[in-house]
Amino acid sequence: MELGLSWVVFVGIFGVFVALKWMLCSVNQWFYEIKLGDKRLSLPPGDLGWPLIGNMWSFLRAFKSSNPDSFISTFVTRFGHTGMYKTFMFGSPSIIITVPEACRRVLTDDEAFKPGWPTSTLKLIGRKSFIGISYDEHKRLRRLTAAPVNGHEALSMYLRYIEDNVVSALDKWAGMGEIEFLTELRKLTFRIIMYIFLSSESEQAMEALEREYTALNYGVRAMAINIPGFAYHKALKARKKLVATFQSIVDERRERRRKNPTTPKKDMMDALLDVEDENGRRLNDEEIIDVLVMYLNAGHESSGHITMWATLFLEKHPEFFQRAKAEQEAIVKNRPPTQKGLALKEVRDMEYLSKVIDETLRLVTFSFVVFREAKADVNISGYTIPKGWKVLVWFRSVHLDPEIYPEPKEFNPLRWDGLTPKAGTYLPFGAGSRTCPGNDLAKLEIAVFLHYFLLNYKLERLNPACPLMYLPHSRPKDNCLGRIRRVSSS
Ligand code: HEM
Repeated sequence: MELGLSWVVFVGIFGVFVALKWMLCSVNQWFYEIKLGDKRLSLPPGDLGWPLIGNMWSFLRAFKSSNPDSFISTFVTRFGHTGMYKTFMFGSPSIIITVPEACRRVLTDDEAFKPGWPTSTLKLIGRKSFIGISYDEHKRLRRLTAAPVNGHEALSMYLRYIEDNVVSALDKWAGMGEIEFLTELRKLTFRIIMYIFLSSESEQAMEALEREYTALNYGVRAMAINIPGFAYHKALKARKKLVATFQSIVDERRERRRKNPTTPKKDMMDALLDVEDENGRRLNDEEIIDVLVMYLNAGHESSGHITMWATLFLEKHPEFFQRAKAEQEAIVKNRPPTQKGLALKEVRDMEYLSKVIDETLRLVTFSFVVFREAKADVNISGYTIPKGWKVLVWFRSVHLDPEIYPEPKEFNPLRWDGLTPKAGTYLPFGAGSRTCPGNDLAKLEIAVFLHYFLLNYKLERLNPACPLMYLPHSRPKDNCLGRIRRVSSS
């Protein structure tokens, strides 16, 4: 009798629990979908998750596990291979897009979509950075800043600086014993971007700034919880310090230019101070600082990580390592004896190495997602993306789709033999008006590094089986602890 009663109580409690869960999981749906009227019927399939946090918990759980792709697989398993899923993430109702044609459409249709980064990210990167300003302002500032980092003339100018720094960094690391390879690479790429923007080389100032950027990045994909101890809180503090440092640099530069108006202009900071719009308006300090915060961040984290991954993949596959090394040896052998160092043309002719870099960019997909917002209701493949909803363009799924790239998790530079990717299937640098303006600079940095590394060095990792982390970006948990060993004196 007593047993029967406790069974009824158990079933009752279970029933209440299931009903409560169903109600809670429907709150977001009621709140965000009811107001769409009939349009809600053409939303892509999906699930808006729990109130307030939506699907953030499953996202973070997947990306903090050893299988980040389980996040998207869950949608595919539950709702089919539709390539578009409704969700609720980073505080907004959103549509995740995982197929090439739809990704391309979102990235290239500026009439229908604008940047849609979460407010928490905007607070970290700056409301006057490229992700916060108007369409016209973005166009103007992009025109001003893209050519000086990416054009042929610019790259020829930076090549020697990059090369000198790569050579001396490798030489220094070989004498340092154990190093965190990734941390050192980030310092190297940071030094390069600081030089381009601020002509600054003070070692101490750079190390301090780079540390702040590390904290800033941890906050970008974390939950926006501004409480001491949480990544987002630390990131906000880091931003404050970065802004204060850049403010003093701007003040000092303005002062120097006031005292010596005829000093030749040399770096991006000078260009930003000089630029005027059609009404003669110049950028104010906040605008300059936010552009700096954004560029210096985007301009070193990504190149540092991809350089590390390319090195690791080559070390893991001796046959690819040997082939890449042979190409570099041939370049040195065929060069006129009077030539000192690399020429830009030699870098452009590194056919095999460029496949290694393309494959690394695909397999790692440093920016696994980018954010847009629908400016009006948009129809893609029969599904509605409602006005005001965010669009999460999930590059990682495109690059790891076995239909597009067979055995997608294998590192295989040979897959690029004769392959010209179809539109939307290869997006390491994005597409459309917001394509990465530093793509050629990044590839140049990576190629120059690999040239010298392959010719003269090996990496011996301390924990080759070290587990990976996927947030904010894919990397070994130990930041690739190891030794750089010199293998020849050429
Ligand atoms: C391997 C290295 C790199 C990767 C994988 C990468 C990836 C990307 C991607 C995917 C975007 C598009 C974001 C979007 O569509 O919303 C982007 C934008 C951007 N990248 Fe890169 N990037 C790299 C290197 C660099 C470098 C070296 C710089 C600086 C010179 C840079 C500066 C920027 C800036 C400023 C934007 C924003 C562009 C805009 O909104 O108009 N990136 N990057």
